[in-house]
Amino acid sequence: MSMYHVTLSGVTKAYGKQKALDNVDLQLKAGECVALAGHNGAGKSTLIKLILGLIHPTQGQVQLLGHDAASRAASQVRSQVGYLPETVALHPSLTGTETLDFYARLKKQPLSANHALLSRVGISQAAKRRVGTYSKGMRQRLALAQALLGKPKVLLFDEPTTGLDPASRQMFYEIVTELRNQGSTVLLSTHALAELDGQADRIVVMKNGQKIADGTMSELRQQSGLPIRIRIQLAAHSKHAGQLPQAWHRHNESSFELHCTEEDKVQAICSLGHIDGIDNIEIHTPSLDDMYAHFLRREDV
Ligand SMILES: Nc1ncnc2c1ncn2[C@@H]1O[C@H](COP(=O)(O)OP(=O)(O)OP(=O)(O)O)[C@@H](O)[C@H]1O
Repeated sequence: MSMYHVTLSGVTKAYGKQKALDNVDLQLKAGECVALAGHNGAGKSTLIKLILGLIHPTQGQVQLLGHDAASRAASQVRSQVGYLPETVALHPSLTGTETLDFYARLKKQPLSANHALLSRVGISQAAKRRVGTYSKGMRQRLALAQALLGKPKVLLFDEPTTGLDPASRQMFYEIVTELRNQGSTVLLSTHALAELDGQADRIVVMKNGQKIADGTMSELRQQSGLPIRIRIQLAAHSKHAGQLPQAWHRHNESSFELHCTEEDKVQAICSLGHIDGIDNIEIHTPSLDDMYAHFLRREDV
C-alpha cells in the first residue's frame, strides 16, 4: 500500500454554482497529524465528508487507504476510520457505557475494550450515568471515545477542541500524540490556531474552497516571509552598542532590534558573539495567527 493513507487529487465539490472545494490536492501520510485551518465556509467540513465518502466529488479523486473513497470497496476500510463530527448528537437516555457499546456494535468491534477507552478519555467514573446529565466537555470526551473505537488508521476530527477546558484539550492532544506514534493519520479542522503549535506536523490553510498554504510551521514561516524580530538588551553601562552590525536599530535607550528572515536567524545571533554586556536576548517568531492572517490577506490582493 502507498505511504499515503489519504490522497485528494484535483478535487472539486460544487453545489450548483458554489464550489465548496475547488481543485484541491492533498496527501496525508501514515503517522502524520495535519491541521486544517480556514474561516467559516472555507471548505474544511466538505473535505472531511469527502474523505469519509459521505459525499462524492464533482471532479477529481479521493483515495482512502488505497481505495476510491466513493467506491463500494472503500466501505470495507471505513471501519479503520474514526470520525468526530463538529456537532455531536448523542442519545441523552443512554449511559456512557451503553453509548460506546452501541457504536462498537456498529463498527463491529468487541465491547471488551470499551471500559479502558472511557478511562482513557477520563469519564469512566460517569460511565453508568445517562449522557443527558453530562457536561458539554464530558459529551465531547465520549464522542472522542467513539472515534477511537477499533484503533483507526485514519482519524478525522472536525473542531475537536471547541468547548473543551484546558485540561481536556491537553488530554486530547496527548491522545493525538499516541495515535501518531502508532502510525495513524490525524486530520483535524480547527479555528484554535494558537493551540496547534507543536501538535500538528503540517498546517493546511483553506480559503473559499482552495488550499492557499500547506507546510510545517517553519515552512509556513518561510513562505510567509514575515520577519523574525530579535531584540537584545545591553547592560546600561555597555559601551558596545557601536559594535553592533548596521542592520540593528535602536528600540529604546538600551535595547536594539533586528528584523530578519527564518534563514538568517542563526547567522544573526552568531554575529552577536563578540559583543559584551548583553543582558538579555528575546526572539519573537511570527505566531500561527500572524501567518494565517498574512496568508488570507495575501489572497485578497
Ligand atoms: N449541502 C450543501 N449545499 C449547499 N452548499 C453547501 C453544502 N455544504 C456546504 N456548502 C457550502 O460550501 C461551503 C463550504 O462549507 P464547509 O461546511 O465545508 O465549510 P467549513 O470550512 O467547514 O466552515 P465552518 O468552519 O463554518 O464549519 C460553504 O459556503 C457552505 O455554505
